[in-house]
Amino acid sequence: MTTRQPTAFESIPAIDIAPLFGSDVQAQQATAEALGRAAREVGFFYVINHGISEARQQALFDQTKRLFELPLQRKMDYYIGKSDNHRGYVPAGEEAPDPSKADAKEAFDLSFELPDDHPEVRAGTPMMGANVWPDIDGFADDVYAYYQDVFAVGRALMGGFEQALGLEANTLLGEVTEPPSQLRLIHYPYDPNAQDAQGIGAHTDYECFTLLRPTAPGLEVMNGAGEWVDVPYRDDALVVNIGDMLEIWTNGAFVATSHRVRKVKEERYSFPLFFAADYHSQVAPLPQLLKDGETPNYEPLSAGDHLWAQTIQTFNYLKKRLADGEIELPDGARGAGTLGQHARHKDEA
Ligand SMILES: O=C(O)CCC(=O)C(=O)O
Ligand SMILES: [Fe+2]
Repeated sequence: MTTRQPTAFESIPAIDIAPLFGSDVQAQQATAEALGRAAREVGFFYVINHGISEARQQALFDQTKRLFELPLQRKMDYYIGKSDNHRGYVPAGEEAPDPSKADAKEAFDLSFELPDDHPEVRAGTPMMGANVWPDIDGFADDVYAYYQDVFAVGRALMGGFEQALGLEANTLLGEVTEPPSQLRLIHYPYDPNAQDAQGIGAHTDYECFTLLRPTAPGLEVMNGAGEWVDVPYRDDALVVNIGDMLEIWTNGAFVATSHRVRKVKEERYSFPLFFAADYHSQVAPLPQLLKDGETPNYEPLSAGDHLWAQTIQTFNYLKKRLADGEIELPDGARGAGTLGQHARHKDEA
């Protein structure tokens, strides 16, 4: 296991990504370099001028609020445990990465939409297929429009990372065409009695990177000195953090930084898009990024199998399906939370 860690940063950089969508080649290169620096040194940054309209974001917030305001019984009509491709409503307590500490949150999970006759769906590839949509006026349209916008920002960032790493065009973009990239609508309720419940425990994200739009403060990240650093709320930015897959591809040059959500003093929603690699992508340190004499620090990983294995091990309904023999862990699956910087910091978190 590598010893790669971020620096002892004390704040999170902000990067204007407008040049990624423009034609000024020099400005684009400078932006890519800023992205690369932030990914190496901090693993977390804000992106501003990302181009997703306020109206689009507001529609996402409004629809999400309408969903979570429904009585639990109605929300359970869309229970994720009824789906065969991991879509739908996640009640509080369903997800337990660390069974000793329950997260105080509920969520609604959707992902890249594929038609029923798509070869991956027909082949029964885990997590592929159609979304589950609640019966709320305009919900599917508004939420999926945000999905498409934030997915496009993810593709632009991936292009910036390629450039920052000096990779040939499409080396990484060619691996993110129809990925199982989940968008989660998360609701952290304010409960004055839940004194000890954390928002979400310390972890790294499994994918290439995450694009997060929160609605309130609460996010904290761990720096290389093992200190928790606050990520102040900004309404004009997406918070981006590097995940396990980019850490592996770059042999640890980019850092999947450990993060958590502290106990919330106000009601909070957040919207992470987990920008994953395609299901069948093999994620391994890229030979062209290894310097003379440098050896790979990571075993290759099948992107989809890794995600699926981690998901099976954290959702109660999937743990039950596994115990009942209805599903199997993919070959070579790792234990939950055994990869990346968080595994190295576990004792401190
Ligand atoms: O809600 C947040 O701010 C972060 C959520 C998060 O880290 C996650 O779901 O992986
Ligand atoms: Fe996360």
